Amino acid sequence: MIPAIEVHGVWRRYPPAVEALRGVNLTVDRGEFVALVGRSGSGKSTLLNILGGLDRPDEGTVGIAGVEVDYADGNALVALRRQTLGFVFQDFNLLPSLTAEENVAFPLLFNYQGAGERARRASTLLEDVGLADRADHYPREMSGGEQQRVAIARALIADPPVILADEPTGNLDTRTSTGVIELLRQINRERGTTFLIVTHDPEVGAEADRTIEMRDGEVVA
Ligand SMILES: Nc1ncnc2c1ncn2[C@@H]1O[C@H](COP(=O)(O)OP(=O)(O)OP(=O)(O)O)[C@@H](O)[C@H]1O
Repeated sequence: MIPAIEVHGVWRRYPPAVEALRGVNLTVDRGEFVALVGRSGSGKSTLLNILGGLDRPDEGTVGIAGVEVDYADGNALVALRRQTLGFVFQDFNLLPSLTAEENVAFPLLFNYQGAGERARRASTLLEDVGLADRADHYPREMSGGEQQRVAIARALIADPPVILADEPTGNLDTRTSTGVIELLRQINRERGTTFLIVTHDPEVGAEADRTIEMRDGEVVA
């Protein structure tokens, strides 16, 4: 089976002296729910940015869903971010002037669906994340947990095989975190979506199929 994520010999240097990634190798199989842990400065965000096509490695190769990422090809990177990957962030990154439903539908603006089709899909996803009754609310009118659910629905709208999450429970209280983790796990089980989640939250680690630890720019376990 082609892995969801395949990283070979990836180096990322910040001259003159920082080696943020030092020959990282990593394979995540399709359908896995993986926690990426490690101390501050160990290279987690750098790796996530490279996987997401936001930063490029100095050396090495990255494959997402069987396609080698071509960091020199801007169109390929845009397609990767729109179709192959979903993103969930610590601070939700919702657009404040758009309603929940408009936020969820937003990524489809750049595809070819009509407005009706976009709204229909967004509405279905809001139902899936338990927010059918919040479709017309603005981010400022929602709790942190609700905003994160909206962001999760947005990450799903193009039905990507892989979701990258950066501290998705970092701004939530414990009870709300538990609900968000359960939602991510449910999506993983029901849709087979692969998750790679950078986290300091032991509850995410406990729920994961596997925990990958980084230390000083290397994967150690
Ligand atoms: N733009 C940059 N310029 C120079 N050094 C950088 C830059 N970005 C990151 N680094 C360095 O690269 C190393 C890895 O940083 P990175 O942000 O990937 O770590 P992290 O594990 O995500 O940390 P945290 O848990 O605090 O987010 C650190 O030593 C950091 O100081």
